[in-house]
Amino acid sequence: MSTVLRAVGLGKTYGRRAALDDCTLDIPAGRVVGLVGPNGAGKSTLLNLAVGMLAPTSGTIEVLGGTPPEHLAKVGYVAQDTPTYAHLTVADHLALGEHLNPAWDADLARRRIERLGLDPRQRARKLSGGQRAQLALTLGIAKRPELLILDEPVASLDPLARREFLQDLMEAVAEQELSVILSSHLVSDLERVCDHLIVLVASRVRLAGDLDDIVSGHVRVSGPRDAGHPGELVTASHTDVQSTYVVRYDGPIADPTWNVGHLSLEDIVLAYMEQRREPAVRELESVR
Ligand SMILES: Nc1ncnc2c1ncn2[C@@H]1O[C@H](COP(=O)(O)OP(=O)(O)OP(=O)(O)O)[C@@H](O)[C@H]1O
Repeated sequence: MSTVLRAVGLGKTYGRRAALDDCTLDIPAGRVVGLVGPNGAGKSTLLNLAVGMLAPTSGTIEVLGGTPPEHLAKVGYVAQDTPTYAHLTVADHLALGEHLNPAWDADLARRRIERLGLDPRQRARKLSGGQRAQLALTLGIAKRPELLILDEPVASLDPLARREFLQDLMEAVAEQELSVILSSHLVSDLERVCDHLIVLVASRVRLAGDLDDIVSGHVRVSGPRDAGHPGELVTASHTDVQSTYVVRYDGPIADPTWNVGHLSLEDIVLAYMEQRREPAVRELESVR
C-alpha cells in the first residue's frame, strides 16, 4: 500500500512555543482522512507543512514520496476560509487555474460551475460563503490532484450547503483516484465522509487510525472506585463510590467488575480532547 503523507518526529515551533510536536504519521493512499482537534491544536500547521508553506523545525515530512513543496503540482490545497480573489470573476478563477496547473481539467471545472448554478461573470466578493467554498473546491478538484488537502472548508457553511459540499467531495473521490485530508471541528461530518481519522491535541497526535478500528477499539467501563481499569486509559472520572473510564481496549471484557458501554466516534474524540492538559496517552499508566 502506498503512502501519501509520512511524517517522522515532525515539529514546528514559533519562538519557544510548539505548534506541532513530535508528529509521526503514515497516511495510506486512497483514503479520506479526517483531521480533528481543538482550536490551536496544530491542524493548519500540519497542513501547511504538507504543502511546503511552512518548513519543519524538526523531523521530516514526505508527501507523495517527496519533500514538500516538491510535488505541489499533484496536490490540491484549499486553505482555511477558502480564499478566492475578491475582484476576479468565477471565469477568471477558472482561467487562472488552467494557466497555473498542467493537468487542469477545464471540462470538469465548467460542468461543476454550471451544475452549482454559479454565474461565470460574478465577482468572488459577491459570492456567498458557500458559493466561495464551492468555487475553491472546484479549483482544487479540477487541478486533478493525487492528494486534496482541505483546511476547514465547511466551517462557514449552513447545514444544507455543508451536506452538498461534502457530497460533491465524495463524488470527486469516487470519480478520480484521489486521496483527501480534511480538517474540521465537526466530527459528525468527518464520520460521514472519512475512513481514517487523526486526532491532534495540544500539538501532539493523540490518535490515528481507521474509523472502524477506532470505534471498535475503545469502550467506556464503570465499576467500583479505584479498582483499576482494563486496557489503556484515555480519560477517567470518579464519584465517591464509582469510577468511569474511557479506555483503549480491543476485544470483549468478561470481568463482571465492569459495566461496559459503547462509545460513538464523537465520544471518543471528545475523550482525547479532554486530555489537553494531561500527559500524552502513551505516557499514561495502563493497568491490566
Ligand atoms: N504565524 C504564527 N506565529 C506564531 N504562532 C503561530 C503562528 N501560526 C500558528 N501559531 C500557533 O501555533 C499553534 C497551532 O496553530 P494552528 O493554526 O496550527 O492550529 P489549528 O489546530 O489549525 O487551530 P484552529 O482550529 O483554531 O484553526 C497555535 O498555538 C497558534 O497560536
